[in-house]
Amino acid sequence: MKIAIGSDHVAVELKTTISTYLNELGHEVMDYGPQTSERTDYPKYGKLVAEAVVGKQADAGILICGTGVGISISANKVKGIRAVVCSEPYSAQLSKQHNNTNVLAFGARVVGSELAKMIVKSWLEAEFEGGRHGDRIKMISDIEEQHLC
Ligand SMILES: O=C(CO)[C@H](O)[C@H](O)[C@H](O)COP(=O)(O)O
Repeated sequence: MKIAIGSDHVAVELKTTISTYLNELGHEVMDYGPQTSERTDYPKYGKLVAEAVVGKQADAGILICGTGVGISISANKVKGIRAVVCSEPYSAQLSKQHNNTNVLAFGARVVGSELAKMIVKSWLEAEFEGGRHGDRIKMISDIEEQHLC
């Protein structure tokens, strides 16, 4: 898969670790930055990765900040993004199976590198189950359409 990855300055080291891990799993990684730990703003990178996913430059996105919360909120503001924040593999798996998430977020201040790898692996290996879950995804899209400013 082609995976777009981004972070803020707090999570640059973990982004590098996860990028290496993704390559080891055989995925192509597009790093949208930042490349240094100089203070920056997570909304920029949440937007870049989200746009890469909806624009089909990437098949999926991974976003990391201190908690995963701000950067995932930012990504979810892009139409068509279903970003999840999680700190353990089960929610990551179910978010794909039931919610067809296309962006995975987590926090560098919350999970260590080995747990982060488990979360990533669970998410990437899971498949969307469709059916009634697809009906609910459509309901979410309808809400999005109704509230576009
Ligand atoms: O977790 C985050 C957003 O949800 C950010 O990584 C933190 O807010 C982080 O603390 C922001 O960086 P700063 O050095 O505190 O400005």
